Amino acid sequence: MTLDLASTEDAEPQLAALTDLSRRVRDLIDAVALTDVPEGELAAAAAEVAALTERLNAVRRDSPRSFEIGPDGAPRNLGNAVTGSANPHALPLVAEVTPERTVRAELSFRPAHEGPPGTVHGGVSAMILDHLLGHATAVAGFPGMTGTLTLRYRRRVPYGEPLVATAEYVRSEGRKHWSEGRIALPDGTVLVEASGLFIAPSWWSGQGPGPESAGEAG
Ligand SMILES: CCCCCCCCCCCCCCCC(=O)SCCNC(=O)CCNC(=O)[C@H](O)C(C)(C)COP(=O)(O)OP(=O)(O)OC[C@H]1O[C@@H](n2cnc3c(N)ncnc32)[C@H](O)[C@@H]1OP(=O)(O)O
Repeated sequence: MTLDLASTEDAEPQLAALTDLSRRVRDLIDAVALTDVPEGELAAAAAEVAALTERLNAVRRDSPRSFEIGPDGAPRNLGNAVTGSANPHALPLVAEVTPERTVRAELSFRPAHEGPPGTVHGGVSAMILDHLLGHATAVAGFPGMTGTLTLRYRRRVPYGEPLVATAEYVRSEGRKHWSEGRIALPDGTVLVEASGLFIAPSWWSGQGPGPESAGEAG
């Protein structure tokens, strides 16, 4: 069975409950990553999780919640892998747009993001920067799809510590738009820096074959 929620205030209590569930599942993910309880406890927990999965699957949507306008009139993407409060995979990242039209987010990675020991996986940092650079490009007036993302990992990124990520639009050439960004310690020490090229796809303006021909992106 498929559930298709309209973007109405009627849906808000369910979304609030879903956001709370997602938050608790994030805690569960970290608990699984760090637990050292005996085998019997793990097996019992696995059975409980399997039962919960079956319970939630009783009513399924075709896809996670996508862009919509919330009751406050602001756009939101509750199912997004980076910002979605209703997606347990998301941090979720909360980004603010500064008066200078740059984008800024305070964040803290979790143990489940570990790559090398005690260090956040480089791909996780890349995901955050991809999103933030895309956001900066969009607020400059040039929404697009990531064409190229280049990263320089300067220092290891810790988890469980406060960090600051920022991004700003840099320049454009036709449909191609560039932004830059970084993840830093609160004192400004840069850990990872990124440059991204975002392209307004030809199929947005009716040119080109469209995403169906090569698999839906986004
Ligand atoms: C008011 C606002 C509020 C906002 C509030 C909400 C904020 C919300 C924030 C969301 C932020 C999301 C940030 C994450 C964004 C993703 O994660 S997007 C997902 C990852 N990216 C993808 O899946 C993209 C997949 N690729 C594609 O769809 C297509 O290849 C592309 C990239 C759209 C390009 O297709 P196309 O338009 O057909 O491009 P095409 O006409 O062939 O080429 C155009 C030009 O680009 C160049 N080009 C094409 N592809 C590439 C490439 N990959 N690399 C370099 N150059 C390329 C070509 O050489 C050509 O250059 P010129 O000859 O013009 O100099």
